[in-house]
Amino acid sequence: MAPSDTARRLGTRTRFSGLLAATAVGVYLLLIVGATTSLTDAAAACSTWPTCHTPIDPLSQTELAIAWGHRLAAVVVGLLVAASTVAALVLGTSTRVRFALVGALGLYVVQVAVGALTATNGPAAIVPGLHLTLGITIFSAIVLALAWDLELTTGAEDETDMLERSPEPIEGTIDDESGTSAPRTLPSSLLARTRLTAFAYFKMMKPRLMWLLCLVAAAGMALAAGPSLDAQTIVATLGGGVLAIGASGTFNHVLERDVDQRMSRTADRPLATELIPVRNAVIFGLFLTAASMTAFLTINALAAALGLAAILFYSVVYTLLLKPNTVQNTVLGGAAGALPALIGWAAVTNEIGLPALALAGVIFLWTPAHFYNLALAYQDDYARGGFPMMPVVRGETVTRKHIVYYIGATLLGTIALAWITDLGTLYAGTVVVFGGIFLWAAVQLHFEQTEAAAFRSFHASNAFLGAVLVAVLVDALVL
Ligand code: HEM
Ligand SMILES: CC(C)=CCC/C(C)=C/CC/C(C)=C/COP(=O)(O)OP(=O)(O)O
Repeated sequence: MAPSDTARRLGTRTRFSGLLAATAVGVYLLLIVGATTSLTDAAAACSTWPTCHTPIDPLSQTELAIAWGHRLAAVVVGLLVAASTVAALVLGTSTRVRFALVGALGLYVVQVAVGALTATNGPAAIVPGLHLTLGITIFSAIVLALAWDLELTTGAEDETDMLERSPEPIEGTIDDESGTSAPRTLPSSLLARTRLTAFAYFKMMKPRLMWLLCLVAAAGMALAAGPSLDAQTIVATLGGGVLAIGASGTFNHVLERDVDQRMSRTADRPLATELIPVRNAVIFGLFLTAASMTAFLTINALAAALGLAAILFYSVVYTLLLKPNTVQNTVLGGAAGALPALIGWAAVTNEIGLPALALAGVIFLWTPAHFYNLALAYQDDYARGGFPMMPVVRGETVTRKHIVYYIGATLLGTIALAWITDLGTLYAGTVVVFGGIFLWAAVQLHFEQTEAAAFRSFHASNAFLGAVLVAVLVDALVL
């Protein structure tokens, strides 16, 4: 094929992926608005179809606008689903992509009929949950079609060296001969040495993870308490959480000190360079554990037990058992990051509730879509460390495809969360905008297979979760 033909073909395929991604986001918009309280109230304000008549109660003007918005959006998204299906048939995509899209279009027609029946005869006229189930099936089919088409268009049989990797950024700590890190030489002044050591202890606590994990716990608390959330619970829970994360990070540094020496990203860690003796690090980790338990116990024993479970899960189950032994290490390891949602809820209610489990589910499903970007960018490093990360074991093409799968699953998780809570318009708007950016970054990563694209997708993942959690906080505490 001539170069200009290849470029034209790639341009067409990029546009098709863009169309599929836009269609997926459109269906997601309909689903999330349908699952939030916004549409639940709006549906009651409008009992005619296909147009909506003015309600009797003037107070329900907003609901009327939402109901109209839902119907107009359904028309536009229906056109997108139809356009994607026709494009798939014309472009000659794979059989499974065509099958998924034709199925989605067929179900969309059924969905419109179910919507009309609900509007005219009331929700009792259909099987409970049918409208939502059909919507979820349509969304899943479109995300699968997107992932499969991207795999076909941008994937490679030969998986070696597709990322443009930077030369080893070892920052002067790796011994060139052995490939392992050399002990660090300390500055001669006492003040400089003390500052360096204090900063090293601080870094062992993995402070960069804390803001997002604290937001998870805060969202758990806000969902449980609503506007009546008190300052003492917030301070004790977040304080205990920060100390627990610090303890987990410290134990992780202790247990991975040998392997950290072999990886350029981690070779300058304080235990890898022997700046901090192992014994001192263990004592520091135990101190942080005790301090965090003390903080949690000022609230209740369940919060403390969950905090201890999180420390043990991350340090022992994830770091020692899962990370070196299975390609599903970071999928299962996501449970550690999900536990703060339960801790936050338990701090307020002294039990584990369904909304907290749904929030934890969102974090659990988000984690692979967050981490696989880094696994792609650092895959040489992980291979050197001997870790069976997804790109190392199954290749880059499969890893990129799984990022799209997990974004789809995360978005479904946000719908479940909306379904079982009172979250409303702000939450719906935020998940759609940031979910769209997240999905778009992952599509870009397929076409532009560079470290820069992997980091963009990684940052989009953090921005997505951060924004969604802030929206949950504001929605639950203020609106
Ligand atoms: C198995 C699960 C996870 C793995 C393997 C993982 C891995 C990583 C790694 C290796 C980094 C460092 C990136 C770098 O060196 O440039 C990182 C950064 C980060 N992770 Fe994760 N992560 C996981 C789960 C989580 C969870 C559950 C959260 C929070 C809910 C989280 C939040 C963050 C944040 C906020 C950063 C820092 C971003 C920045 O500095 O810009 N991670 N993650
Ligand atoms: C409340 C509480 C105690 C929560 C703990 C949860 C926690 C610390 C989650 C972090 C998630 C995680 C697995 C990060 C990467 O570890 P990694 O070991 O793969 O990263 P590394 O290679 O940089 O060491």
